[in-house]
Amino acid sequence: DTGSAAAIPINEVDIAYVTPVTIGTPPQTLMLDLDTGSSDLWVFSSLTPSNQVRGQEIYSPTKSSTSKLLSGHTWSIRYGDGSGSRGTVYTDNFTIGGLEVKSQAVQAALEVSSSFTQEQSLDGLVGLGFSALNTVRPSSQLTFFDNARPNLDEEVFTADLKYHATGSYDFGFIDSKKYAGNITYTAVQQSPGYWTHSLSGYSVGSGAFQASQISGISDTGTTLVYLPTAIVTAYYRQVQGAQNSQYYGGYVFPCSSTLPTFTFGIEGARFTIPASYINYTRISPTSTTCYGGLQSSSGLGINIFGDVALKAAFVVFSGTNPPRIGFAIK
Ligand SMILES: O=C(NC1CCCCC1)N[C@H]1[C@H](O)[C@@H](N2CCCCC2)[C@@H]2OC[C@H]1O2
Repeated sequence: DTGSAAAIPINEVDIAYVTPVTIGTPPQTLMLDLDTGSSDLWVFSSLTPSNQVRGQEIYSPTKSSTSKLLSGHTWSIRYGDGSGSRGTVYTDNFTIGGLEVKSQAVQAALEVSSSFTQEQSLDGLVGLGFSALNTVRPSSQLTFFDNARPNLDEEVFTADLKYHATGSYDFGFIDSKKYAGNITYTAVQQSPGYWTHSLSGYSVGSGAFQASQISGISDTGTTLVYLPTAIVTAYYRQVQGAQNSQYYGGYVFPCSSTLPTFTFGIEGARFTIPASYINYTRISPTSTTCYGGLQSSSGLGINIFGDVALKAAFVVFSGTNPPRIGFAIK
């Protein structure tokens, strides 16, 4: 089997991407954020208090003839940005881009944090991290990818995220029309459950490539790129008027500044993030101060290769044994 579905930016700065999925019988369509940085599949539901729902589509298990309560099971998750949700669990038929998993664990929210309530175009998440991270108790549940894997033509899914445009997620095949040249693969350390791998180094603008093993996670659910302070300061040293603002919680600069590109290495291959991707957003609609798409990871305890980096490449998440991750130019 294979599947292919759109990855649609939810706002004009690509803060997150959503993908249409169907749940239950008859199918209920929700727009979910496919997140390789977590492993819970949760949705706004008929059980979510109405004062926490603001325009989201909801999953109503009672309206699905194929839903089953996973009795006695609960879940609760906290993300790195402080957002979170919790609830109960059903199993139901779940489809992404024509690929169906029967009896997928669908975690129905009983409570969501305010940042989810405020994102009216995001109806929940599909965790595509390793199932070891799943928070359902007393028995943890498998991700959509782990459930689909035995039926996939190839044990892979790919992410083709785009800058200010709709991209795609494919399951079970690698579409050679979506990239150029070769795919460069590198080893994944799947413990504790993220797609953890290393960069082989970086360069700023036309500067020399700095070879250095930088371990981090490729996370489609994180908007920006978070790297060690030494690398980030080297980058913003090239930006007129840039400063690390306590007030805004990161590097800001005059929107009119010229930014350099940022190149990262995967083994021997090189991927360049255009300056426009790093000129992420104005700090407020009328401000002339802009917030960077490259920020420091100090304080996170982990480096994160988020959407700003991933949208510069075609990325293959390979569930083979051992798992690996591949990057190609597009
Ligand atoms: O918390 C992180 N990443 C952290 C960012 C700070 C540095 C550490 C990692 N990712 C979350 C993201 O923010 C959420 N958000 C929802 C609203 C639209 C924007 C996305 C979404 O839900 C879970 C996941 O994706």
